[in-house]
Amino acid sequence: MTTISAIRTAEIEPAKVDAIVKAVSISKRYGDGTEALSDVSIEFRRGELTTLLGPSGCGKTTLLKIIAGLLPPTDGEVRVNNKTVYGPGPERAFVFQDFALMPWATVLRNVAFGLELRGTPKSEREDVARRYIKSVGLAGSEHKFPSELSGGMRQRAGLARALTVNADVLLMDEPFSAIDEQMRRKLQEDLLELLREEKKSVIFVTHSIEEAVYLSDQIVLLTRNPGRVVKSIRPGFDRAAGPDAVRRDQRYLDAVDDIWSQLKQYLS
Ligand SMILES: Nc1ncnc2c1ncn2[C@@H]1O[C@H](COP(=O)(O)OP(=O)(O)OP(=O)(O)O)[C@@H](O)[C@H]1O
Repeated sequence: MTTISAIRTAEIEPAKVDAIVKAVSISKRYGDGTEALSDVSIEFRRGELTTLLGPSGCGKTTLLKIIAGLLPPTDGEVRVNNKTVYGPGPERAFVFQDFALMPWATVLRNVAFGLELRGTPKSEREDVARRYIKSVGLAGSEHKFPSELSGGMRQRAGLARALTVNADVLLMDEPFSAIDEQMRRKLQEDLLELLREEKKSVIFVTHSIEEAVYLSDQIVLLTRNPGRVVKSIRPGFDRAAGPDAVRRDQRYLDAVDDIWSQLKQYLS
């Protein structure tokens, strides 16, 4: 027979967290002595969007590059699916702030590039690329060059390229920072829909508190000199009500206020 105390214990026992990426006691000191990160530990859950948020210089990009395997930590380690990271890997894809599209290649070639690097045959990689070009709303632009695209379209191409390699983890460094507000909101909706469909795990960097609260399952607040974790927040509201209702939801507004009051003390 189940006793009340047994039920209580079961209720308060923390659910087992399925972390796809773990940053374990990461410190990073650059060659000039700058201490960018100090003892940073974060668990990034599978299928969730986690945002790194904090003032300029708190080490957000440094941490993203360490998770990507583009930069070694000075101390600590990153584990992806419980395996220590020693460099870039197929389960992680980086979406750069400046889109990093090759200016001399068409949208189709750019989007298919990750698969080209892996040696996937041309017709196969172009089929996959066309599918993702369509899913990010760029159908018809396959043969355009990056210079012929708007900022929002370039960002969509960058996202399509990251999706094409079928990585489980998308690392996105301020992907929507150079885009006007209307396009930013559209891309946020597109990203949430893609996450629902493709079941990706996303590690996202932004300067926008509103964007972080709107998009995230988890928000990790960092401070600088050296970069450290201040707090981790899970806003936990239901997005099913739609974007306008969410932005009026008291829990959304409270989370924005809470984060702002935490961060402003580190801005002076
Ligand atoms: N290659 C480098 N060599 C030396 N110091 C560096 C290097 N890259 C970054 N830093 C320093 O490390 C710290 C963290 O930088 P990082 O770019 O990771 O911060 P950030 O939070 O992403 O900043 P921002 O929000 O402005 O993009 C800063 O003090 C920065 O000047």
